[in-house]
Amino acid sequence: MSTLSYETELDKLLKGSNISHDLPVSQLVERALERKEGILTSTGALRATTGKYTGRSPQDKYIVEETSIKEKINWGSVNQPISKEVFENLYKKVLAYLETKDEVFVSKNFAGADIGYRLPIRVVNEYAWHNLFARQLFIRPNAEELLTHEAEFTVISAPGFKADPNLDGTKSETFIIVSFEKRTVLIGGTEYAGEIKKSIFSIMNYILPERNVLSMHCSANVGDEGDVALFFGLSGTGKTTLSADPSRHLIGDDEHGWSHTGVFNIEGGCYAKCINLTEEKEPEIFNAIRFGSVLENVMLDENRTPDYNDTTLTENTRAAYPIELIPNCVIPSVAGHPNTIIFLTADAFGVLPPISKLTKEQAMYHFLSGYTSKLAGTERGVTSPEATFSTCFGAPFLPLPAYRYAEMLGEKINQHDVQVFLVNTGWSGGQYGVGKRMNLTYTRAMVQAALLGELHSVETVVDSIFGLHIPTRCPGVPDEVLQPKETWEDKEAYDNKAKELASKFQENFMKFDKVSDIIRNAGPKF
Ligand SMILES: Nc1ncnc2c1ncn2[C@@H]1O[C@H](COP(=O)(O)OP(=O)(O)O)[C@@H](O)[C@H]1O
Ligand SMILES: C=C(OP(=O)(O)O)C(=O)O
Ligand SMILES: [Mn+2]
Repeated sequence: MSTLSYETELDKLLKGSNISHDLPVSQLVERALERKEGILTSTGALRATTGKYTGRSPQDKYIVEETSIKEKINWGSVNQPISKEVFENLYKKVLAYLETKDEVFVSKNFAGADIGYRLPIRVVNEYAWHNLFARQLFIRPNAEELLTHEAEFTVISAPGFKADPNLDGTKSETFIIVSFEKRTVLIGGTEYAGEIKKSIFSIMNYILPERNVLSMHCSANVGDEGDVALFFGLSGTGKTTLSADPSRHLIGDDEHGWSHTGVFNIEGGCYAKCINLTEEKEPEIFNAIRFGSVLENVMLDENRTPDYNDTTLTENTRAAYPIELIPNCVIPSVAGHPNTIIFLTADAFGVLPPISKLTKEQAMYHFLSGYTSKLAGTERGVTSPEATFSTCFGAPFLPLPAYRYAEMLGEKINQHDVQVFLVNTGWSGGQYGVGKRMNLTYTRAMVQAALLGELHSVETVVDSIFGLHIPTRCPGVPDEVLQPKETWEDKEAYDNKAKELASKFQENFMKFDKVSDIIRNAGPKF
């Protein structure tokens, strides 16, 4: 198929009488309700369910093996190659499928709050609620911007279209395929809305480094003095929760770029985990769940009030809302250079300290390692925490080799003299099943102390295995909570677990054969 006929096919679809272009939020909600895609909750938010796909499907994600990108991509289990033929065949089928639908929803958005780096995108959805999700998660153009908007990337999501692995060359009925040459993401089989936002993130992780901008899987906020903080972490480690802080201004909860002028949000909305959400513990997020927001797989009671404790459909329940619904957010979501970076890890071994200070070499070591536990639900098949090393705290979304991002981060940390902390939001007092998840109030107190510079010259003890500098005091946190071994009843069991985790770090780090000894030596030793 030639490029020309190929683009004509999409144009033809978009000119069809069944296409609803850029419906406002209220109309998307109305259409979703009329079409019985979801129901209105007592909060005003729309609730949708997603069938059996309640998390991402990393095994079904592919990049088309195209000449212009082939040499650059870090191919492997994250970036799985797929042929042009497979893509073009599915592309045709998906367009033909959408042509048969009574209504298809298309909206124009941007990714990238910094105008210098923003990517105009278009999202084509089979479902109104997905189009609402895209509208709320990406950056919304104003009326003037809408007039000149020329999409440079298109996401086409048709969950009702299922691939036939025998005929179509996929592994299952589900596929998320990125074609950089056709500037298209094709999604079929899955209704989990997170695929839509994370596929654009993967694309930005390819585009931004080429323009000398570091792309990062992190949240960001800024204090009244202009002091910017980044919170890196894999899913469920606390990026969204900890960045929503009433004493600071939210820049974004998940995806950012860092250019020569500072950081910017890639998105225009947030996607919070809402399992066990309470107004008391997370008031900003709780109150953002209102008209225009989308609740995904959250159970409701007979009054249609969300029951955030109910895991019937999944642990990975979600709320999507525009960033404007968080008080004190920064619009446009752009700020200066960070002076504090926090690496979040949810350690299910319960051995890492709740907060520790990292040297620059330790920061590089831990960024490359990206240790955490995959929490239940965000990826299909994960039902209890699993130790994982996800390089740059975002391996599932990185098309380029990890070094590309790590080198840029290292340079920026040096250039801006950034203090890096490692914060364990995972288990304390024993491993998963024995100990407890770290108390959120304590984590917030530790983060606050770090951001206020209160841990700058505090006395520290050096952990004998991990070499981490652990503060002996932190306002608002009992001293013994700061020292993980103190929280374990059985000290020998602690030492054994710590060694077990340390050897996992060492084993994982062997793959970084190009890393200097000074960084390698910043890892655990025993
Ligand atoms: N100590 C803690 N720190 C941060 N989050 C915690 C903590 N304890 C429990 N949680 C819960 O863990 C989840 C963190 O999710 P979230 O902030 O959405 O993660 P991310 O944005 O990194 O995917 C929330 O449901 C939050 O309530
Ligand atoms: C949406 C996701 O990420 P996070 O939990 O980091 O928000 C995801 O991984 O599907
Ligand atoms: Mn998040």
